[in-house]
Amino acid sequence: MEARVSEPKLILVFSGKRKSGKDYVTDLIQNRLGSDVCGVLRLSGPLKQQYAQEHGLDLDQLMGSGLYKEQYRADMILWGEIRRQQDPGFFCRLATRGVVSDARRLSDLQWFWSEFPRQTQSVRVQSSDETRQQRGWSFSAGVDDAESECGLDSRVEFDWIITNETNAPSLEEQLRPILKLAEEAVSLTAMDQ
Ligand SMILES: Nc1ncnc2c1ncn2[C@@H]1O[C@H](COP(=O)(O)OP(=O)(O)OP(=O)(O)O)[C@@H](O)[C@H]1O
Ligand SMILES: C[C@@](O)(CCOP(=O)(O)O)CC(=O)O
Repeated sequence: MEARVSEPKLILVFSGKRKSGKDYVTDLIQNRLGSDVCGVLRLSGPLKQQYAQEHGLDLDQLMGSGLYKEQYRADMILWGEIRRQQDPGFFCRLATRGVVSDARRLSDLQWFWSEFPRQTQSVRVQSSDETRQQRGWSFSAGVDDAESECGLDSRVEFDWIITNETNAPSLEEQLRPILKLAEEAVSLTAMDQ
């Protein structure tokens, strides 16, 4: 998937609401393909790094899935929006190889479609509110009803939709065609070298 000298062969751009399982699913893909050929990139990585530095916060906890980051989420969203208004590609540019785990806005996806039209595949991870609650989610006004969570709810036809629920087909089964595409991309990359 990662083209070391040329362009990436495939960019899977994942989106999904809080606690839908974006990190879980993208980690699974990376484990299957190997981290030497598949990088998982979080648009929120550089955002959190810069935000932590400016505010004297713990980056590891902001990158994790616990309560710490939720205390700062609303302010991080605003802070990130101001940066994106100045430059919509600011965070996307840093994520140009492999699997992107957290597109949240149409502008994120549009950037990948315009820069990598042939390689970009959009993937939505979906879970019911009940399941997300079991994973620690609870509705927070100003976050769950705003663009960061809802920006991709209705305006996009995703290439793939993954249902991350215990009563859905296994992730292994649902991810099979995506992994097949990724394995083909890895072979193409190997042929380039
Ligand atoms: N299929 C699954 N089986 C078991 N645990 C899961 C599954 N999917 C997600 N989880 C667990 O649910 C929690 C939330 O998942 P994850 O962090 O991947 O969600 P996310 O969409 O990345 O959330 P956020 O937007 O808050 O970063 C994690 O503890 C994760 O391990
Ligand atoms: C501030 C923000 O990047 C936080 C994302 O955190 P996470 O992907 O839920 O771990 C969300 C956003 O950019 O709107």
